[in-house]
Amino acid sequence: MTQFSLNDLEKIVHERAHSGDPESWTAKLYAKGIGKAAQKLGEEAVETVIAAVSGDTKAVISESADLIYHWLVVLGISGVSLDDVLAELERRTERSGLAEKASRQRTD
Ligand SMILES: N=c1c2ncn([C@@H]3O[C@H](COP(=O)(O)OP(=O)(O)OP(=O)(O)O)[C@@H](O)[C@H]3O)c2ncn1[C@@H]1O[C@H](COP(=O)(O)O)[C@@H](O)[C@H]1O
Repeated sequence: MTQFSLNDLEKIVHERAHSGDPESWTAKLYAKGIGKAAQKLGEEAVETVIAAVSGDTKAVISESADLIYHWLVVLGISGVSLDDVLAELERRTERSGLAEKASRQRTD
């Protein structure tokens, strides 16, 4: 099993974002801002969905990696840490998914 964690990738993203390296995709995305980063996240999500419904296992892995990397970029630009999201997920372990859904305020 790999020792690499999302915490490791979050650190890399943070370092590369502020590296000023013209060769860094991360630095480029941060400079373009949340609009471009969010667009890339959406594209990778769609590509992951397409890979999954096609039953293309290798593509699911590759597109999921792209998705998670771009998700961490969007989190970083938004000033949200991975730990913030994990804390929310941990809070949700206290009840079932359906109970969680029922507890949400409907806005429509
Ligand atoms: N995990 C990733 C990662 N996954 C995907 N990508 C990049 O995401 C980009 C977008 O993918 P696309 O297929 O959409 O590329 P594209 O068609 O050129 O995109 P557009 O210009 O059309 O928007 C590509 O350039 C990929 O290389 C990543 N770039 C970086 N990382 C991680 O971040 C680290 C630092 O990277 P740099 O910031 O580039 O040094 C790397 O060592 C990796 O650990």
